Order: sequence, then structure tokens, then C-alpha cells
Amino acid sequence: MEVKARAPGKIILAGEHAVVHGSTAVAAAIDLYTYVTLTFPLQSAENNDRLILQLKDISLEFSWSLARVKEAIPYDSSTSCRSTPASCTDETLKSIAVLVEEQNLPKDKIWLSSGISTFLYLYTRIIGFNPATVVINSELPYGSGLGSSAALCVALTAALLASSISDKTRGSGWSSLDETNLELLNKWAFEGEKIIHGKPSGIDNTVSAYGNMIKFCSGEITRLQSNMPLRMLITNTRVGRNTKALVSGVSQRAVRHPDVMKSVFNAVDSISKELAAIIQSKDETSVTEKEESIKELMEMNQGLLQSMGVSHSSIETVIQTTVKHKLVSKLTGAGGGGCVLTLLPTGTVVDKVVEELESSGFQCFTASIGGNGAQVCF
Ligand SMILES: Nc1ncnc2c1ncn2[C@@H]1O[C@H](COP(=O)(O)OP(=O)(O)O)[C@@H](O)[C@H]1O
Ligand SMILES: C[C@@](O)(CCOP(=O)(O)O)CC(=O)O
Ligand SMILES: [Mg+2]
Repeated sequence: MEVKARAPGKIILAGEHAVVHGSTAVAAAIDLYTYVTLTFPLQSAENNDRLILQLKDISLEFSWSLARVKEAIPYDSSTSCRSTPASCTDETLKSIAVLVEEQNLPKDKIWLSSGISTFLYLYTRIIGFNPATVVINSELPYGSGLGSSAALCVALTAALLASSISDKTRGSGWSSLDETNLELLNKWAFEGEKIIHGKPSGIDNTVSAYGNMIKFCSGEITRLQSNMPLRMLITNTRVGRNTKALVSGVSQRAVRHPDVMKSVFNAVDSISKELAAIIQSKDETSVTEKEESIKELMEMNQGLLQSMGVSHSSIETVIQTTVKHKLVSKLTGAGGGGCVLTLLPTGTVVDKVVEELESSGFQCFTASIGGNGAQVCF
């Protein structure tokens, strides 16, 4: 039996980091996906005692005997149930880390460890100790702020949950999950994100699961209906970084300067709320005026992100380059490198700015904003 699932990456238009501390943020799905194909072998097949993970886009394969997985991961029937998402305990995570270490990841791919641990956790908790081959292929750059970690958790969970849905309509293409399964999927994916991010807000897995554009605050989701065209240039600085470390850095700053950081997070909250209101507004304000307001809000958000300590010289270079073309940019995701968003007001011709950014070694692309969330295919 084969099940496929896909989940999109995202951009955060406003509110990253502050959202971890209870502020509002606005995010949208983009049309770059992580795909997961789950195949269960026949009883008589050669691999019917193994769990195999293939990472297609990085040409890596991992394989565990199920006996070894069973021996290593403490089994507790009260936490191993697809319908009750549970957090990975420190003890379980340690056991899983041993299984990952045994695979001898190449040194330059060690950053994959947390993703593989998450895979093992979600797989064994949702499916149990059953044999399968899981093929994962991603169009998203890893660790660049476009939510590859959440897309992995969402696509994988979607495939795992869908494998036990009884009314499968075969051959009818991609379809969304119903609200109940979507809610369950989002909860499991959040547990997966915790392994990769440490302390995620939940915005990335939520926008990847539900798609479109959302306003998010302390787990509360408002689906946004955009009433204006919104075009963004995405520039990948190609500077690698790790969300977990950056999130923890902001938390430490908040411990050192609680009052100041509270004001910073409050300011970000106001920016996100105002941005969401502009995007949704149906009043007479012209698109140009709305774009001017969004520009200012992005500029202020970037200033506040800089004050949280998550900007980077490469991000500043992108910002300065786009300013020369009268365009405004802000980092998206965790920062510290990764991707930068540049608002492209109606009528903007991007050729010159893209040429200049690419000549500095950055990678530019545009993506369609606000599309599908998680989908499955049988
Ligand atoms: N397809 C994948 N396969 C395995 N691990 C993945 C995959 N996608 C993401 N990851 C994990 O997520 C990490 C990147 O997540 P993160 O630092 O949150 O950045 P982002 O979510 O912006 O890409 C990677 O280092 C890896 O551990
Ligand atoms: C920094 C943060 O707000 C977003 C992180 O996004 P990404 O993993 O860098 O794509 C963290 C979170 O909300 O969990
Ligand atoms: Mg992430």
C-alpha cells in the first residue's frame, strides 16, 4: 500500500520570534513543498522487518531493523497512540539519538540529526513498530527560514495519519484532510517541531497544515482573507543557521532585559495586528496607500528583529541593496542568515535588483503566497 502527502513551506510576514513569547504574527503558505511517500511492504517482501528512510533530494538512505528500533525506544502503550499527540520525553529522545548516531551521518550532514530523530518519533508513535519505506523529497532550502522543519513534520504526519484512513478515494489526485484529521495532524506536527525548534510557537506547522494566510497568537488561529495583491521577492542569503539556537538566544535576552524585551514584543504584536488589518481591509484605501503602510510596518519589524539580536550582516546587505532600488525588506523566519522578504509593490520591475543581489552571491526567487496546506494522495 502506498500513501503520498505534501506540505508547504511558509513566509512570516510579521512577528517571528515575538510569536514565541505570545505576540501576534502573520504567516502565509508558499508553493514550495516537502513530499512524503509511505510504502508498506507485503508480508512476503524482502524488507518486511525494516524501517527505511530515503531523503531523495540529498541522496541519503537510512535503514533500521525493527527489532533494533523496538529494543531502543522505550515503549509505553499510554503514549503510543495516533489519536493522542504526546511530547517526546527526554528519555525517549536520548534513545532515538542513539538510533540516529548508529547511522553514521556524514559530518557535513549532521544538521539532519534532529529531522531524523523527529521522523523516528512521529513514525513509531503514530504507526508503531511496523515495516515501511518512507521517501522524503523537499523543494525547500533547509534551515533558511522557509519552514522546512514544519513542512517535514506536517507532510510526514499527514502521510502517517492518512495510511489508516479507511475511505480512501484512489487515483483522485491531491485532497485536503477533514477538519478533525487536520487538527490532529497539526498537534502531532507541533510535537515534531518541538524536537527540532526546542520551543516553537506553532505558527509554522499551523500555516503548513492549514495553508492560506493566518494570524496566529498563542495557538489561536485566524484565517485571513487577503483583499489586496501581495508580491514578495524571497532572497536566500545562503548563510546557514539553526532556528533552535536563535530562538534560545532571544529567550536569553528576554531573561536579561525583561522590561525592554516586553516592550519589543508588544510593539511587534501591534505591527502584526495592523498588518493583518490592512491585508484584510475592504475599505476605500488605495492599494498604493496600503503598500506604503505595509512597507513601514516591515521596516519597523526588521528594526525590532535587529534589537532582538537575530539579524546578520548578510541580511543587512540584502536590505541595503534593496533600499537602493527603493524597496523595503525584512528577514523572515528565525534570521541569523536564511531568507529575506522584499515587498514588491504593484508595478515593480525586479530584474535590476535581482541582478544586483545575485551578483553578490544571493539566490532570489518569487513564490506564490497563500496556497494549499497539507494534502494527501492515494
Ligand atoms: N526533509 C527533511 N528531512 C530531514 N530533516 C529535515 C527535513 N526538512 C527539515 N529538516 C530538519 O529541519 C532542520 C531545519 O529546520 P530549522 O532550523 O527550523 O529551519 P527551517 O525550518 O527554516 O528550514 C534541518 O536541520 C533538519 O534537521
Ligand atoms: C523564529 C520562529 O518564530 C520562526 C522560525 O521559522 P524557521 O524555522 O526559521 O522557518 C520560531 C517559531 O515561531 O517557532
Ligand atoms: Mg523551522
